[in-house]
Amino acid sequence: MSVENIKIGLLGLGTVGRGVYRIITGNPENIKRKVGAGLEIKKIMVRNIDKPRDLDINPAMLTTNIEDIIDDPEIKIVVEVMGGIEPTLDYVSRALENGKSVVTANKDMIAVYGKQLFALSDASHTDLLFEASVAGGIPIIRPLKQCLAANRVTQIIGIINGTTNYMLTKMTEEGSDFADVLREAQAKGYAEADPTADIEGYDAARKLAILASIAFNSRIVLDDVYVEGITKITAADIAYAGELNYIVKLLGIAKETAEGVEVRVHPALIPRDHPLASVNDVYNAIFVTGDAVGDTMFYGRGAGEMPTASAVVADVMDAARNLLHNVPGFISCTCYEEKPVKDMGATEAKYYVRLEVTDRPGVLASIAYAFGDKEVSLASVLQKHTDGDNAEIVLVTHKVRERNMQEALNIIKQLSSVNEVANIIRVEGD
Ligand SMILES: NC(=O)C1=CN([C@@H]2O[C@H](COP(=O)(O)OP(=O)(O)OC[C@H]3O[C@@H](n4cnc5c(N)ncnc54)[C@H](OP(=O)(O)O)[C@@H]3O)[C@@H](O)[C@H]2O)C=CC1
Ligand SMILES: N[C@@H](CC=O)C(=O)O
Repeated sequence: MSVENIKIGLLGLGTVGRGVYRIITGNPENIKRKVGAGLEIKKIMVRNIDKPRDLDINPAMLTTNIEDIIDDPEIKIVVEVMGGIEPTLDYVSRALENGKSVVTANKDMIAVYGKQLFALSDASHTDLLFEASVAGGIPIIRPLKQCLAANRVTQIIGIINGTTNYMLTKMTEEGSDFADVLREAQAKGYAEADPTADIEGYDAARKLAILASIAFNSRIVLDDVYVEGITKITAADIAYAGELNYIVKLLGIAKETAEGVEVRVHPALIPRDHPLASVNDVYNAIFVTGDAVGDTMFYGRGAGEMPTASAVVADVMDAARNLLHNVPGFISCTCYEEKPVKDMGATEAKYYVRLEVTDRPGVLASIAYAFGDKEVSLASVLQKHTDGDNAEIVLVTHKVRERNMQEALNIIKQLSSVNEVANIIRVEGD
């Protein structure tokens, strides 16, 4: 390819799109020297052309017509930062079919349709790069695919959603209200267009599916991931966790085991001195364990305009370099094996359990008996009188199979003295 500016079509000019525009237009010389050619954004697709935008931009660049981008032979790289599945999947598929390299931050699309998109990029010898889809500005996809390629990865444990980590940090440190801190995370541009994906754990589950697919060389999709979000975490749980010397975090955990790939996203109590306990606000951190390298940790801002755009633009620069050297498509799909997904019932963890009970003699004994009957042994018990005849019991178990835990809880729920199983949270990292 000749060394003139490489033209880009941008799909989306929201939080991330704005950052991409700012970096590409704000740092052209640095980019040109690193790539070997300049980058030029030729067209930008938006939903609403008349929307006021805090950017110095030529209005003629904006379009609502996808054909202006995917049918323009001058545009060599399409950057997709509009999000969602439809019409995005259609646009990205058509861009790849038309021989354009694609850079995307869209975990929703990659976690479900990655396989078919990789087939298209393989067929058209184009790049499909998605570094920003996991953990915002943190380099993790490329390190997994390239720098750690010599390893057999055994496990990944991380905080991979910026919104919920921001919320849990504020709830823990400042006693903030759930709805208030969610609004703050939205205002800062951290949350998804529909923040349900963040607070219910689906955003983290999509990212975990992407990471696990690369780490274990086997396609893991969103539906394979066990998901619990943070909506049931209360101020009481955070306070009890503190009393027990733990912090509450939303974790993504992926392990390769003899019974298959274990993939789960859920809140967890982690010890206060665990390295993930001090990962606060919008920061994310991911531990990757490889058989040769041992433990590695990746840390940085997991969401937001400029951190995410940093990852997107680095991908654009890679795609541009590959075009210049006529090698697009050389980092293709790494899912060359088919591994089973481990049944959630067979996973093991310690558990924190909060029970609302009637305060009378023998209650604790009946609960302990039900746990013991299902081979769940208890590590610690806190009992608080609440009001009138009621009390709250907080238990932490030793490590137990999920299946046994659920069976024990089903029995406990039936006990006449147990008014409610108020919460169950796994305990990790002890
Ligand atoms: N925000 C973040 O911190 C991160 C986001 N991501 C991912 O990046 C992507 C973009 O996120 P974000 O920038 O926050 O999203 P925003 O909602 O802020 O921006 C979306 C942009 O896409 C445009 N758009 C949406 N739908 C259409 C459509 N049907 N046709 C044309 N244009 C459309 C919107 O146009 P208009 O401006 O006219 O409304 C807007 O410019 C998502 O996939 C997200 O998951 C990944 C990592 C971090
Ligand atoms: N909503 C996401 C954005 C980045 O992926 C998050 O909060 O992590």
